[in-house]
Amino acid sequence: MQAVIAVLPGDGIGPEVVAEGVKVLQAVAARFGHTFTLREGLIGGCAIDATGEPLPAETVALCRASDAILLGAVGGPKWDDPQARVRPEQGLLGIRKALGLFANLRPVTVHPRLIGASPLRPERLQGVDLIVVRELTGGIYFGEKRRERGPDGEWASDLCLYTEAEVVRVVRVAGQLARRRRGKLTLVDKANVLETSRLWRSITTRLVREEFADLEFETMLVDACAMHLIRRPTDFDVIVTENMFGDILTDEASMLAGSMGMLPSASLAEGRLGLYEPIHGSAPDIAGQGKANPLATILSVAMLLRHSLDLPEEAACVEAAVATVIDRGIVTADIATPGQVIATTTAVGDAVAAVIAG
Ligand SMILES: NC(=O)C1=CN([C@@H]2O[C@H](COP(=O)(O)OP(=O)(O)OC[C@H]3O[C@@H](n4cnc5c(N)ncnc54)[C@H](O)[C@@H]3O)[C@@H](O)[C@H]2O)C=CC1
Ligand SMILES: CC(C)CC(=O)C(=O)O
Ligand SMILES: [Mg+2]
Repeated sequence: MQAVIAVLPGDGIGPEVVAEGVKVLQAVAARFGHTFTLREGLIGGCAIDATGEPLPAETVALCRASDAILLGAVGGPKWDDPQARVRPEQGLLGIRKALGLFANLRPVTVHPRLIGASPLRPERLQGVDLIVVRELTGGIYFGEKRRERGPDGEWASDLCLYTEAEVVRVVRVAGQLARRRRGKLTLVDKANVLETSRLWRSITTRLVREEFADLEFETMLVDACAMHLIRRPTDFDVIVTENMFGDILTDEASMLAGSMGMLPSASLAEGRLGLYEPIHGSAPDIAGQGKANPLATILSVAMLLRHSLDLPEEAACVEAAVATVIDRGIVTADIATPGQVIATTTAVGDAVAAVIAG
């Protein structure tokens, strides 16, 4: 097949891990006889430096003209000035909004060999296989922001707003996913305190009754969920939640898999176009040192192949190659056990590409 893929490396370790994702795409193209045309664009801090804007219009146009988008990460201390008019993160939020990428799928599985590297008890990690469906274009990250000075000094506010339509469409995605998996859906909210959460709960409960009565359905408060993710992670199948809760819970859940460098994601709209990125940020503390784990990005490539390009065999081939490379002990420091030889970012990507090549 022929496909155009927009590549947005971004900042920090973004370019390092995306280079390995691209390597894997090229290995897949060579093995299966596809033509992937890769077109690079600017987003985040590097885009601010080059154009003054975190999301140049050309980047949006490039993404719209592509079949899928592969993204690294944005941000870093260079652009952290609180007084700045533009911030790298606006580029990421902007592309999600511009393309209507409302459903962010973040799967969490644990490779057996990494169980030993985890500080968590092995019996709790055996068989973890859950997916968080995070609402991605609404809520507090997108609400009106205010910062003013009043008689008692400065004050600030971030509006958290959700409409019924926004909740319904993402819960439908989660419900359909649960039906194809183990049939369990968990709504995570803070309905004891937040009005937006009470809206989520009433809409989701009604929708499940009307359209997903075959599913096992439960609701859970977000603070309790943070605890249960560690205590009994195998009890979860599909979790659906609002933007900020999903953001925070998936950083926590990444530690079930061993590292932030292990969790991929797919950000989906109504059609086939999707944006694929690791859940982690630009990791300035390890940028430029060859230490970044590229597997979250490579597994995001697998999601790209499956969801946007409809290439399930190729996706499975990438996932199997990742498992093989972990089995062979070719891993970066974040998932290595004490005494294990540490591989560089490039060495891990090379190893995955070599397994795909056969
Ligand atoms: N999607 C995105 O582009 C995101 C961007 N950010 C931005 O990234 C910058 C850094 O934020 P942090 O809070 O430090 O979060 P981070 O996710 O970049 O890093 C958190 C910790 O995880 C480690 N880590 C992350 N990815 C890794 C990988 N692939 N391999 C090995 N270790 C990895 C880092 O070294 C760090 O110790 C900030 O500017 C933030 O705004 C944060 C989260 C998401
Ligand atoms: C700009 C932030 C919302 C990025 C982030 O932390 C994420 O999407 O996981
Ligand atoms: Mg995050």
